[in-house]
Amino acid sequence: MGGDRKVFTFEEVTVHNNHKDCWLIINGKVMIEISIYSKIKAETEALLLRRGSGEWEGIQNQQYHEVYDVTKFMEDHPGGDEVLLSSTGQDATDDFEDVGHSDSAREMMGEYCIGDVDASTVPLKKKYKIPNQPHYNQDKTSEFIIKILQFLVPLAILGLAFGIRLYTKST
Ligand code: HEM
Repeated sequence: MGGDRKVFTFEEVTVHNNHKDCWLIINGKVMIEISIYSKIKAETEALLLRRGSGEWEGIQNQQYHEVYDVTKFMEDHPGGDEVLLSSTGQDATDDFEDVGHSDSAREMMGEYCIGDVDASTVPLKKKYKIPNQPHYNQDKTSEFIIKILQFLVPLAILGLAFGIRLYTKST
């Protein structure tokens, strides 16, 4: 096992995003208990951790993003093919975990695993940002008064000028 595993860039994986060709990126950590390959990784990790080696982070980041070619599984996926498609183009780990897949589903994953993603090519997760919204002014009355004044002040000046003119003319 592992001989035909490839390392893909994030870009290479995300182009496989249609019904005829669908690849997913799911964090390999979920398979720790069931795949021998992952067990070896877990052991290596533990060893490095015990040694206090700084490489642990690197190993975790570089290897725990696995690529699954689920094209052949799409029709049979109990959750349907559309959810699989909607999870392409990103790290689908959260989508996969949110569903609460069973152990047997996790075991099935091994069949479709074709390699790993080079973690350095995976874009960082975007934090949710509240979209720019027009400032909501709760006090609408002051806005209204300002609008009225903008209209009334020039009118009052005009009226005053007109009144003065009439007054000076008559005297
Ligand atoms: C290699 C990847 C995947 C495999 C092997 C797989 C396998 C399965 C299996 C066997 C089930 C039946 C329920 C269970 O045993 O847990 C299932 C259900 C489901 N899966 Fe997946 N799945 C994969 C990826 C995904 C992804 C990325 C999503 C995205 C959200 C997803 C969404 C769902 C949904 C919504 C259900 C239905 C849950 C329900 O109605 O109870 N799956 N999947």
